Amino acid sequence: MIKFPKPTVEQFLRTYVISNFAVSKDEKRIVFNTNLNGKMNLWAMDLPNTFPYLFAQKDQSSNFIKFDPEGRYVLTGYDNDGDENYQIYAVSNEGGEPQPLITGEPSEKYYFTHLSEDGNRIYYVTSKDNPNFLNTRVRNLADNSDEVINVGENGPTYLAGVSDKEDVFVYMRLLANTYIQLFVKEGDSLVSVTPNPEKIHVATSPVFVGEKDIYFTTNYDAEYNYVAKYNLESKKFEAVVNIDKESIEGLEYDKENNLLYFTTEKGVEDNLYRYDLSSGEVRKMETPVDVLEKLVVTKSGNLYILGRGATVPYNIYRSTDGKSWDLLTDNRVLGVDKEEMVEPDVVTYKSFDGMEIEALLFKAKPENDNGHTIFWPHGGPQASERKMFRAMFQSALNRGYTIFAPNFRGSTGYGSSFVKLVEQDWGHGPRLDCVAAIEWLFENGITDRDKLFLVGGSYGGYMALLLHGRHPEYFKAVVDIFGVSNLFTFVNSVPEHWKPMMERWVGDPERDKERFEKDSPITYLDSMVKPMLVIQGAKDPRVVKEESDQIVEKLKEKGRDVEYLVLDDEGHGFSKKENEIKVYNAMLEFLEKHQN
Ligand SMILES: CC(=O)N[C@@H](C)C(=O)N[C@@H](C)C(=O)O
Repeated sequence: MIKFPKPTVEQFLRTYVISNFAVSKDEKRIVFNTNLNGKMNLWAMDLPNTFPYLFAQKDQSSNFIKFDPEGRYVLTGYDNDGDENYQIYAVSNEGGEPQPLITGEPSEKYYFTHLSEDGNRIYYVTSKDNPNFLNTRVRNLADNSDEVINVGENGPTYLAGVSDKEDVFVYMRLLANTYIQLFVKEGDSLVSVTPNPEKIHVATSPVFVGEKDIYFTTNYDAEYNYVAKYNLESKKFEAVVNIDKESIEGLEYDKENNLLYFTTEKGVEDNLYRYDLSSGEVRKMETPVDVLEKLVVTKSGNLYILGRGATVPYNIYRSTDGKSWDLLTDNRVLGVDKEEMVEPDVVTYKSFDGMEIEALLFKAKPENDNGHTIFWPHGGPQASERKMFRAMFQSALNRGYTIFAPNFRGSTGYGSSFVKLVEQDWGHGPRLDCVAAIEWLFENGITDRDKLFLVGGSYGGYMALLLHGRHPEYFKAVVDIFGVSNLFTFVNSVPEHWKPMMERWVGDPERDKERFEKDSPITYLDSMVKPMLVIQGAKDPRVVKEESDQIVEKLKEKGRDVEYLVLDDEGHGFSKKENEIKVYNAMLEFLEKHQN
């Protein structure tokens, strides 16, 4: 018999990411953004079921894809090696070299928001002339004229919806992740679609239904987002439909059949529903994966989703009957069956104050188990760890590590009060939720006290540094991936349009000086005695390199065992395959070195 060796780490890491997709009007082509050839590029497939082909090469991440309804071009947006300064490009309908269309200085952002029905006017939001609050402009492709239609005020303001006749505009003002106002622009004034914009709530995803109604999702006076509507004539707000303990996240309208489709976030999973606007019937629909990243409903009523599961990488699926799904892309782990990978158990534990915390426990298979656990606090922090494929997780599991990922207070998917608990408390409650999780792992015999590693990215990297500084006794070694090390420097170095939300999110460095000191990992250098690997993208605009530089420098001065890996052409993530492989190989090597 021929014997094949155990899968290598590369096999897991060779799966590709699909970050976005669009469907042409005739549904004969999908274009998607993927690192199929190692770097992020636009690829296309002619449906049904053809081999993917390269559609536009720029080797950069794209933040949107939009087909011209007249079939003349495809619009997209690129940044530069992860700097998140996206600018707008056009690609010929046949594919080819992306041409700069709406661009400016390298430090400026140009976010596409809407294309007119005739494909001649592009609405976009830009940091140019208003870096904190953003302006909305429209470019007319017929005569190349370009004008400002809204000047953002009092908070970063995004165009969120345009009526078919382009005479009604909906704007979203993002004051925090938990405070998003939604306004209709009438004349020069913004009129709130919810009864009181001063009350803390979120309102997003507006869709125009008929001439007079705007449907949207909100948690106004509620814990979970529901669907509401605003009538442009009566100016009345009305709650329409809610799903118990699920947060409605995105709305898509099927005009032909008068149906609203929406996805919901429920803890570690998503669901898909269909709401019949004529009969009021709500139907839960089967989906092929647990986490839904994007939903598209076409004019013909077909559904397309981009999604992933814990053991299923990113794929695009289509349903023509609302019941069964065809797999359009066939992204799989090279030579590894779903059964050879690990589905997580969903567990709950009680935290220090009695609060129930949900977590994902990925148990290494007995034949692989190396006896060690990786503790993974997720990023965001107003996000959550979900049943979603992570090549890094499955390769570490295959190497024998168990992984534990708690959705500590501040995580999304458990109601708005829970999400708010991390605001102005980055380092106390969520940290103690992590400590309670670690004790729970020991008490339940899942992990031995001397076999725990700590790995986290972004806010998770911050939490890894803070746990290392305050509770070093728990860990054998620590990996920090672009984590915040100092709250004072962090709040001043984030992108300009984030600055208006920093006070609510993190706090005020002068008013909250004592708390910032207490919650900044850099305060605890003396007790950061365990070996550490720090990984950072040089172009990261969210957690800038200075956050990693300062902690690495100070620990090195103290003679600590710190390895520092900087990726010159990456931002807040690893979009290039070779970089991703380098990073996760370095991480697994580091963990292996410190097992004994
Ligand atoms: C404004 C905001 O919530 N941004 C998050 C998506 C984000 O990027 N947070 C960083 C710090 C992270 O943890 O990923």
